[in-house]
Parts: sequence; C-alpha cells; structure tokens
Amino acid sequence: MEDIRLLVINPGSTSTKIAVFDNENIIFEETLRHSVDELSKYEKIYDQYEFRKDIILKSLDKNNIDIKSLKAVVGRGGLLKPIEGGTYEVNEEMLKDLERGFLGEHASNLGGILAYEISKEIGGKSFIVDPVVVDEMQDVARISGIKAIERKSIFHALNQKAVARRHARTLGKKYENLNLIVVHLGGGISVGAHRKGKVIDVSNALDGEGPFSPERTGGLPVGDLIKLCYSGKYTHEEVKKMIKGNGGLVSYLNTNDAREVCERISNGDKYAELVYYAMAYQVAKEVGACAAVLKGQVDGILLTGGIAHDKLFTSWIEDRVNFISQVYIYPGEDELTALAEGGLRVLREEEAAKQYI
Ligand SMILES: Nc1ncnc2c1ncn2[C@@H]1O[C@H](COP(=O)(O)OP(=O)(O)OP(=O)(O)O)[C@@H](O)[C@H]1O
Ligand SMILES: CCCC(=O)O
Repeated sequence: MEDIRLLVINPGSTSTKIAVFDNENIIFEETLRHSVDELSKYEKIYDQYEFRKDIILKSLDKNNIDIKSLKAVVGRGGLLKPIEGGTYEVNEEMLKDLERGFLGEHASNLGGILAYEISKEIGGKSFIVDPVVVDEMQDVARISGIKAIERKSIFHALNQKAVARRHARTLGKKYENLNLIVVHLGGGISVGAHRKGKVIDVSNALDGEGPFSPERTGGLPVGDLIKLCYSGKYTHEEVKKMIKGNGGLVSYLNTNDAREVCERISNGDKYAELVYYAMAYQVAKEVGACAAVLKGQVDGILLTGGIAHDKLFTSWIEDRVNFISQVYIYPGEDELTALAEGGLRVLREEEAAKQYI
C-alpha cells in the first residue's frame, strides 16, 4: 500500500493542536498555545487564521517536516450547516460558511480554512472529518416544544464517533451494527444515542441542553432564565457568557478544572463534592434519556473525554446507569488520530469524500 503523509489540525479556543501522520503512525505532534494577548487582537475567530497558519508552518519547518511531503491536510470542522457524519472535502461553499460561522463562532471553524490554505501550497487535498454539526437526528428529536425553535445537533461528534468505532473494533464488531450511548466529558459535555452508526439524538453541548459541565450550564429552569435576561442587570453578551464559559463548575466552584475539584474533595470540601456529584447525577439522567431513545436496546455505555480519567466521577455515573448496559471507559480524547483516520479512509478509497453543499 502506498505511504500517505498527512498533516492534521485541531484548533481550540486557546491552542492549535497539530500532528503529522505517516499512514496510522504519528511522527510529530505539537500543541501550539496562544496567549489571551495574542488572540485578543482579533475581533473575529476567522481573523486569527493567518496568525495560526504562520505558527503551524514555522513549527513544521523547525521540526524538519517538509510540507511538500504531505499528501493532504485534515482539519477539525466547525459550525457549518447541519450535515451527516463522515469526511468532507473542503470546497468553496464550506469555506464561505466557515468564514461567516454559519451556526456561530467556534475555534473549530478555522480547521477547514487552515487545512485548505496549507494544502493549496502543496497542491494537495484538504478535508474535514465529523465536525461539531454532524446531524443524524431522527425527526422526532428535533421537536423542542415551541414551533419557533428547533433542537440542533451540536456535539463532540469527532471524539464520540471515533471512540464508538474504536469500541466496536475491540469487540470485533461494526459500529454500524451496535447501539451505543456515548458520553463526552470535557470542558463541555455531550451525551449521544448512537443507533447502528447514526447519532439519532444528542444533548446540544453548546447551547444549554443536557447536563452541566465544567464551563457550561446545560439545561436551565427556563422561567428563571427569562427573569434573569429581563432583569436589566446583564447584557446579551453577559448572559451568553454565563451559560457558556462561566456556567457549571466555574459558576459554583470558580474553576473549570475537574482535577482541582477532586483535590478539594479529597481535602474534605463537602460543597465541592455535592456540585461535582450533581454533574455526574445529571450525566446519568441524560444517559437514561438516551436509553429510552434506544428503547432499552443498548449494547454499551462509553465514557470518554478528560474527566473520564477520574475514577470517582465515572463510578458515580456507573452506579446509576449500569442497570441499562455495561459501562466502558475511554479516558481522554484522540481527535488528532480520528482526523487522520478519516482522511486515510478517503485517500485509500475505502470511503468516498462527501461534498458539502
Ligand atoms: N486526570 C483527570 N482527572 C479529572 N479530571 C481531568 C483529568 N484530566 C483532565 N481532566 C478534566 O477534563 C476537563 C477537560 O477535558 P477535555 O480536555 O476533554 O476538554 P477540552 O478539550 O478542553 O474541551 P471539550 O472536550 O469540551 O472540547 C477539565 O475539567 C480537566 O480538569
Ligand atoms: C460542541 C462541541 C465542542 C465544544 O465543546 O466546544
């Protein structure tokens, strides 16, 4: 089989993670961190793209990776129009939507743009894989309860799908033949019902649904939220920040770092324990909801993301949901590998690249 060298790019709010793969093997990886000062110069996320591209190219150069040796560049996809999961070739329509942020501003909007711009220099191809807007929801899941608002599928699709595929492989089965509930426990939390390879319902991790998380509120009592919005005390931006950024653990405990919360708990902080336990309790409730979506036919419950490293937290969830199905733990995330695998599937013609329209 022909050797394929790929650059993969995962832009986050304060860093850009990059890696170079020779086939499935990672030969170089770096997290390029960006200070608040560096990024605050830019009004919009799109405006950061030249700055981040420059840093990526310098890092490759410093580490003796000739960009001419790359066959393709794969980036994490952002807030595009809702699309089904898979690998998409970056095209003009996608670049336009990433630039304007079709569903809003998110660092991952830069993934496809950076991939395209770098691949242009080498005459190679550029792709995105399983962006945060992967939408495979069944119609009934779209009904919110008010006609003016439709529920949206915005979640950690890249990691949820990669972990689900990896789990299927370890069982010697196909992802498309399993029913799984996948929980991503990161700065944001999403819980997805995967039915035979499609995420038919999921808690929107960006927009006030599901459990609270280190930085986000999850679902809130709506009447009280309305009162708060109209109290005259807060601007639109301040309320948005309260829900996304200053919600969850940050609101109760003034930190988004679950490790710090664990430390406080082991030092006897009962309030920290109550709040942290509440987060596990809300996750377990959402898993229960997904079990109902899957009509109880659940082949496994997978816990992933940074907080899945914490055995206390995962044991609290497991204790409440193991009556539904066995719980499997895949700590951390491996989004760089998931991006490379998505690119390789297409370059090896195991899968056709999807077209964004
Ligand atoms: N060993 C650990 N024990 C407990 N919590 C941990 C551990 N390692 C990481 N975390 C927590 O995981 C959270 C971050 O998870 P992760 O790195 O998956 O999120 P992210 O990539 O920043 O955000 P997102 O996953 O929402 O995109 C933080 O609260 C961090 O403290
Ligand atoms: C919605 C998935 C990505 C994030 O948590 O920001």
